Amino acid sequence: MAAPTHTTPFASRKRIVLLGATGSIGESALRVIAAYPDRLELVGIAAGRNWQKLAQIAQRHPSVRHVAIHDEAAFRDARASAAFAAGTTVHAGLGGLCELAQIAEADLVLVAIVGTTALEPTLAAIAAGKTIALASKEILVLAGKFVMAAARARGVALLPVDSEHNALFQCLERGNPAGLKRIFLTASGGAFRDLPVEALAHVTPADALKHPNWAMGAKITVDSATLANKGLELIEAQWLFGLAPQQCQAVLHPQSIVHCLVEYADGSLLAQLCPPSMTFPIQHALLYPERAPGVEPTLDFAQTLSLDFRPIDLDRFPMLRLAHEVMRAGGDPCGSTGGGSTAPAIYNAANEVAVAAFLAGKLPFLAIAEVVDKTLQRLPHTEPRDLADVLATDAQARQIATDLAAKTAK
Ligand SMILES: NC(=O)C1=CN([C@@H]2O[C@H](COP(=O)(O)OP(=O)(O)OC[C@H]3O[C@@H](n4cnc5c(N)ncnc54)[C@H](OP(=O)(O)O)[C@@H]3O)[C@@H](O)[C@H]2O)C=CC1
Ligand SMILES: CC(=O)[C@@H](O)[C@H](O)COP(=O)(O)O
Ligand SMILES: [Mn+2]
Repeated sequence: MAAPTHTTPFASRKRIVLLGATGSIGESALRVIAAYPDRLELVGIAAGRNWQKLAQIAQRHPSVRHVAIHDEAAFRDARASAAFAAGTTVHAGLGGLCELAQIAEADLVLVAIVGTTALEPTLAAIAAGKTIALASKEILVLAGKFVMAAARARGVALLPVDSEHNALFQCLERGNPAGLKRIFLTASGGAFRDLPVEALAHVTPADALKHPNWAMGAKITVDSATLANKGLELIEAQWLFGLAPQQCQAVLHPQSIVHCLVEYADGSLLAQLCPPSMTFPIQHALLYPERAPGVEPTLDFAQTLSLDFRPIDLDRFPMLRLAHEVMRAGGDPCGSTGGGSTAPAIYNAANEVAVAAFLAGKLPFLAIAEVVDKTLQRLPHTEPRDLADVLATDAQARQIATDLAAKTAK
């Protein structure tokens, strides 16, 4: 079925750069952009290496005048292929991603590259005064202190795209921050939430990639199965909303229809609900502050709808327990009792290495948390003074985790 297009007149068109255009978030974003041709215009796209898919996207969106390809070999192949129309600038490497993030023709940069590669391009976009729509949570886990400071200093809006954080943004928008008690992020529980714990020793990458509710990239789908995704998201929430560690909680919600709960001091809870599709939060962020009909069916209350909530067993999900420890290591970085810690950077880097090894069939599922735990123990947790500090920690953690993963290899 052809996607609906909406032609309600809006004040002006937002010009968008999409980093990670070939991925799962990229695809959902393209559906939203295609539905609002009078409101949203795609002017730049980037990916790691899939230049063929970038070329297809550029053909469908003739407004794309800038393309960036991170991988140098893929860039050369793309140039040799003449796949992009004359007049399209093709940028290469990390520098090329940064150039794209700063093009004068753009108003908003949607950051949807998996991992932390987009840290520098995001900072470049902020420096150029672009509005940021952020899906790449790993960036805030690595360097939240510096990204948030840069956005504040430049007066740039950082709009959350991650479904739970976009939900929080909506629930907190009109709330009184002084009356906020705590927030809950909902977790589906991932592929193994109902599997007997003993069976976790034998699960395969193919098993882990069967997410019960969401169609997403491989790395985040494995993170959902370990609940590292929720751990990363608690840290992401801390930075985005200036919360203390004890204010950031997670609750298991198998349906993935409620995306967050915000508890106020008087015991009232606000929730945000929508079907489990990223088109909803992406559209909210791209059209913000305006609202318009979604591109997918909404919840149907003519049908029975059941919503369940359960506490999370931290013994089953050690990556979530580690995330809470990592958050506590940094005190209250947004308040008065601490300046943050390098522990989240270690957690994130070791997780990326371990998940890649698991996906490559070289590490058992249960060893992901073991590698992260040991890497956290091997490095000091100090207050990062500057970006160079967290980047050095990131590099050290990756090296240690790589060695540990090789020793634990199947
Ligand atoms: N998918 C989802 O529903 C959600 C995702 N997120 C977050 O959004 C981000 C993207 O996730 P998702 O779309 O699932 O991931 P995918 O794996 O589906 O897509 C990853 C994207 O990143 C690009 N990429 C990978 N490596 C590089 C690199 N070195 N340089 C430049 N681009 C690169 C890929 O390009 P190529 O195709 O060439 O490899 C692709 O466009 C993650 O941080 C994730 O945590 C957050 C909430 C929900
Ligand atoms: C869609 C989205 O935002 C993902 O981050 C989602 O949260 C993954 O699902 P679970 O982590 O709840 O399994
Ligand atoms: Mn999420």
